[in-house]
This record gives sequence, C-alpha cells and structure tokens, in this order.
Amino acid sequence: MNIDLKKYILDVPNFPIHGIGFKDITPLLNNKDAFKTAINLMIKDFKDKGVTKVAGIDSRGFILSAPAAYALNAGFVPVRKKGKLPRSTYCEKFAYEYDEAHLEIHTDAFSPADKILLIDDVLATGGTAEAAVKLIKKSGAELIGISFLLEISFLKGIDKLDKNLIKTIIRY
Ligand SMILES: O=P(O)(O)OC[C@H]1O[C@H](OP(=O)(O)OP(=O)(O)O)[C@H](O)[C@@H]1O
Ligand SMILES: Nc1ncnc2[nH]cnc12
Repeated sequence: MNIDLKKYILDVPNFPIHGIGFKDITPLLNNKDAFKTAINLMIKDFKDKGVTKVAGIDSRGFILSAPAAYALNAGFVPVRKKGKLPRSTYCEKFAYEYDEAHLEIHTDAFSPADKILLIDDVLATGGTAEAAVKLIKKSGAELIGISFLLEISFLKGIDKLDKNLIKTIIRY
C-alpha cells in the first residue's frame, strides 16, 4: 500500500512548552492503513535478523513496539520511566528535548543471547534513545537495530547513536 504517512502527522506549536514544535502521531494511529503501513515499514529491515526481543520506550514507543514484537514473533520488553517496574532494575538518567527523566528495565529482561530491536516513535535530541541503548548494553544483550517512526533532523539525535543501527521512516 502506497501511503503518504506525513499526511497523518500534525505539527502542534508550543506543546508541551513554549518553543517546541510537537509532532502529533495520533492521526496516524487513528487510521488503520497508516498504522499498519508504519509498523510494516519499521520492521521491514529486521525480519531476517533473528530478533528475539523488541524493546519499546515508555509510553508512545509502546504503541508501535508491541505490534512490532508480535509481527516479528519476538518477546516484548518495556523500557519504562522510573518507578513503574516492580522488581530489580537498571536505571539511566537522561535529558531530552523538553524535560529530563530516568528510564529503567528489569535486570532480568534480557539475556546475553538476546538480539534486540529497540523501537520508539520520535528521535529528537536522542537523549531518550541513548539512555535506552545504555540499559540494553548493561544487560549484555546484542542490540541489532533501532527503529523510529520519525526523526526531527535538526536536533541531531543521530549523533548520540550508532548510525549503522538506525532505521527511520519519516524525516523532518
Ligand atoms: O530524542 P529525545 O529528545 O530524547 O525525545 C524523544 C522522546 O520524547 C518523547 O517521549 P516523552 O518523554 O515525551 O514521553 P511519551 O512517549 O510518554 O509521550 C518521544 O516519545 C521519545 O521517547
Ligand atoms: N518535537 C517533538 N514532538 C513529539 N515528540 C517529541 N519528543 C521529543 N521531541 C518531540
């Protein structure tokens, strides 16, 4: 199906704070063809890579990563904001476009034999994805790819990540 996915992403000025141009992906999620196309494109390059688990970033990342895990016949690992996971965790502090936060994973979420695909909706400054990559590395698992729905290029988030691992569907 040939769909212009950009049509389904809205620019909202000054949200959540003054000066930020927010990319609203809810119209894309709202449209069954756009949603399905986005997931299919995000996983396309990773279908034959032996992905054992998909890691999704809290919270918009969950919406894309859970169906991706299902489609890849892989397990799912939530990379959560601090204080949401009930057992022993690894934790990373980070700053991003309009806030700072901590991300956590359960220490037993991955084994060294795992091949991980990390998924999030937006790559902006890259602070969030960089923290998630550090957590995956702490677990000893192999990160084989990072897939984003969209990238806000002028914020240069890609400079914080391994370019060889990254796949992005839509660029601004
Ligand atoms: O590249 P960065 O500058 O790090 O920004 C990208 C992150 O910002 C957004 O998450 P947000 O914390 O707003 O949370 P949400 O997914 O719960 O809306 C987005 O979903 C990414 O995870
Ligand atoms: N400009 C933006 N729009 C939507 N999500 C974001 N996450 C970080 N920056 C963002």
